[in-house]
Amino acid sequence: MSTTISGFSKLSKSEKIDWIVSNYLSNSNTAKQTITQYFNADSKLQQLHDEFIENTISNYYLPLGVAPNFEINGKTYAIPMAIEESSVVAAASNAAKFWMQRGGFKAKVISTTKIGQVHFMFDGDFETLKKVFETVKPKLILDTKPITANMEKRGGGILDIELRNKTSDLNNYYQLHATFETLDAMGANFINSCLEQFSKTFKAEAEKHLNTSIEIVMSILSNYVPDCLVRAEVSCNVEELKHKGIEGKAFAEKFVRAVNIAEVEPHRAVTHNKGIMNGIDAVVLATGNDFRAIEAGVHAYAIKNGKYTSLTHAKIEDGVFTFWMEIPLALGTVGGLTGLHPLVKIALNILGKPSAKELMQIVAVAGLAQNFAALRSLTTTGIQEGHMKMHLMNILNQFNATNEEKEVIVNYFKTNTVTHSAVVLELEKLRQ
Ligand SMILES: CC(C)(COP(=O)([O-])OP(=O)([O-])OC[C@H]1O[C@@H](n2cnc3c(N)ncnc32)[C@H](O)[C@@H]1OP(=O)([O-])[O-])[C@@H](O)C(=O)NCCC(=O)NCCSC(=O)C[C@@](C)(O)CC(=O)[O-]
Ligand SMILES: NC(=O)C1=CN([C@@H]2O[C@H](COP(=O)(O)OP(=O)(O)OC[C@H]3O[C@@H](n4cnc5c(N)ncnc54)[C@H](O)[C@@H]3O)[C@@H](O)[C@H]2O)C=CC1
Repeated sequence: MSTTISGFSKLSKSEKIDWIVSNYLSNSNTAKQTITQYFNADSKLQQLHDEFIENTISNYYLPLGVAPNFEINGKTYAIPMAIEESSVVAAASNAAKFWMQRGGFKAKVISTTKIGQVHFMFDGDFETLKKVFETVKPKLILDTKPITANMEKRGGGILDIELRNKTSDLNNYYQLHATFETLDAMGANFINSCLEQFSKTFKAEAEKHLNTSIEIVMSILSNYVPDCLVRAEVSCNVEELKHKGIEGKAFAEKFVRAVNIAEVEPHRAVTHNKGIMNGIDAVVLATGNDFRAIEAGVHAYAIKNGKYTSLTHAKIEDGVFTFWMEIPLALGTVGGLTGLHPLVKIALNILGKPSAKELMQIVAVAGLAQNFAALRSLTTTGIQEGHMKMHLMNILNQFNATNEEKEVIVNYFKTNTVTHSAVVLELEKLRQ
């Protein structure tokens, strides 16, 4: 049997499955059954999912949960979250409920500018290139009109194009650095189409004026969007933070110290920010957005001053505790998968069909809430108590516990600490 193949993409779905099962899964019938049992009974719906990507062999389920009670700018939301990790939805719900009783979350979109670049090489005089760029710039805009016309009608489009001299970083390297307003679309395809037109027009026109060649290396949007920024915040008097017997002032002071540590210590900051992304990614996925784009942009923002740091900040001033975050989020509520995936449409409907700006605020709040819940656990009970309580069901399922066994063991761990070994021990005792 060969484990390489030419023309795999041309095989039918069932041929692809057969090939994978026989070459990589020991021709196991059980493996084939597992792959096929995830097919949807509705063949049209299955075909829709098959066609989202290439070489599809099955569907990969993630649970879609909902975190209710989010009060954001005075409006109540139930936030849909698609995620595999236990305790994330519980933590978001917990923080939402906590802040609902303390004035809710405030969120504000600061800016919505997206970026794209044409990267090119030119071996010649910069001042001459600059003059040529200024001459050619109106034609760059004009030639993209067929692409931008509809976006302009909606109030968006190209904001500006700059020529950037990057030769101090790399010999002969220049950029057309363009900014865009893409409204309710994330904008990747729109921006890339504009950039590819810029590169064609620029190469042709510049070479005509310069009498020498320029090499277009590539044209692509940037996922670093520091001017597509949203702020989320909570605040209350420190006394109001009193919760489950823990005194407000002491809690607030320890919480601020935990944030300060993440601000100065990159090892902690990465985990701290991972906790924020627990909330952000889950909503980004549920709403059909590109979580790789969001992850890349957010982490780049976390190191914008040269040292990786916390995305959230906290302070106590005049007896008022404030916890906030500003992050870049290029999100869409049209385009991509948003209008195609039936569960994404449901998720957006649950959120009341938000605009991209409203979604930016919701997603930022989900991240802030998640970080609040994690830090509250970390600085009070420790993370394992709550997390393992939620993870208990996964351990039980790993050992194929029956419903009766689950009931007994869940009951036992209401008053005992959950660890993997303690659960296994209780299960063994029960099965003796
Ligand atoms: C786990 C909790 C919420 C328990 O918290 P608790 O205080 O034991 O919860 P409770 O039983 O008192 O219930 C209060 C509310 O919490 C929510 N809640 C409570 N249980 C559930 C549940 N089963 N399903 C859904 N929602 C739940 C729910 O809103 C509930 O209200 P109710 O619905 O009853 O009106 C808390 O301990 C917590 O927030 N822990 C943090 C968990 C967390 O951050 N998990 C992420 C995974 S760990 C990680 O990846 C990130 C990390 C930690 O490394 C980041 C970092 O280091 O910064
Ligand atoms: N580096 C990256 O992040 C890359 C991402 N992508 C993918 O591109 C997709 C997103 O691209 P888009 O251009 O956003 O999607 P898209 O190509 O589906 O276009 C969305 C279109 O919707 C139309 N539209 C209708 N109503 C609108 C409104 N109110 N506001 C704005 N536009 C409106 C516009 O014509 C817009 O161009 C995602 O699937 C992403 O994964 C693609 C290439 C690179």
